Amino acid sequence: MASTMHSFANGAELAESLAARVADSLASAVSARGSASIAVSGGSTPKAFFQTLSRLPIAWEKVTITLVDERFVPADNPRSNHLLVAENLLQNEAATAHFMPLYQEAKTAADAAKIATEKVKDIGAPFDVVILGMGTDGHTASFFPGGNNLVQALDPATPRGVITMEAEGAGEPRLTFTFSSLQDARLLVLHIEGEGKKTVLEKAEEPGEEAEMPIRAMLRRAASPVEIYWAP
Ligand SMILES: O=C1O[C@H](COP(=O)(O)O)[C@@H](O)[C@H](O)[C@H]1O
Repeated sequence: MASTMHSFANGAELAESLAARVADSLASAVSARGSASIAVSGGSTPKAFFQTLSRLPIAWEKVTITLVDERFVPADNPRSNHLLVAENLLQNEAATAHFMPLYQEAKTAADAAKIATEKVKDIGAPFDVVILGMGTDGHTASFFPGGNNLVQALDPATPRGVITMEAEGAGEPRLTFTFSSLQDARLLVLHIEGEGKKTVLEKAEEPGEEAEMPIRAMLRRAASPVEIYWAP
């Protein structure tokens, strides 16, 4: 499916525009179906977007927020994506939203993935909104180059749900929604910032193996068009 590039002068303008679009999608979902679902990314990029979105007045009590991926660490760990969302998105107007964590207290990441899959089964089929990020290695969600479960994660036949991922560039073991869970979101966004990531995106748009740059799976095979939001 084709992608569309939305470029902005700076991160603040991007955050305003993306937050308005996402709030509109969530509000439409609530009007149409009585509830809305959104899966967001972690990392360093989405902070300003989260803060802006958190201030927009929609029926947040009818919105479920989850993560596209998470480290296998509890929510008080500074590297937790849950912590980032709690501090920046589950605030202000959005404080009444429901949050569905991927991390679960379990002996292993594999056990946590099973529990998370069961808990998220009633949301996101499809998600109303998915916000992807991208690392400079071309990973998105926790689809890491060289990841031990990458083939399974990207296989469109792998069912919706959460699986584990371990990879050299990933640090802790990860929990990630599968490709099939994310690719058909009613609004599918790739949010990236910086000249470096634009160069990575341009490379990802060239021919090459998906396994080298897993973002290619989304750019090439997602059922929904990828709306790319970029600022320098
Ligand atoms: O590991 C992760 O990194 C990517 C990109 O993060 P950024 O710091 O370069 O913005 C992120 O999309 C993903 O959710 C996160 O777990």
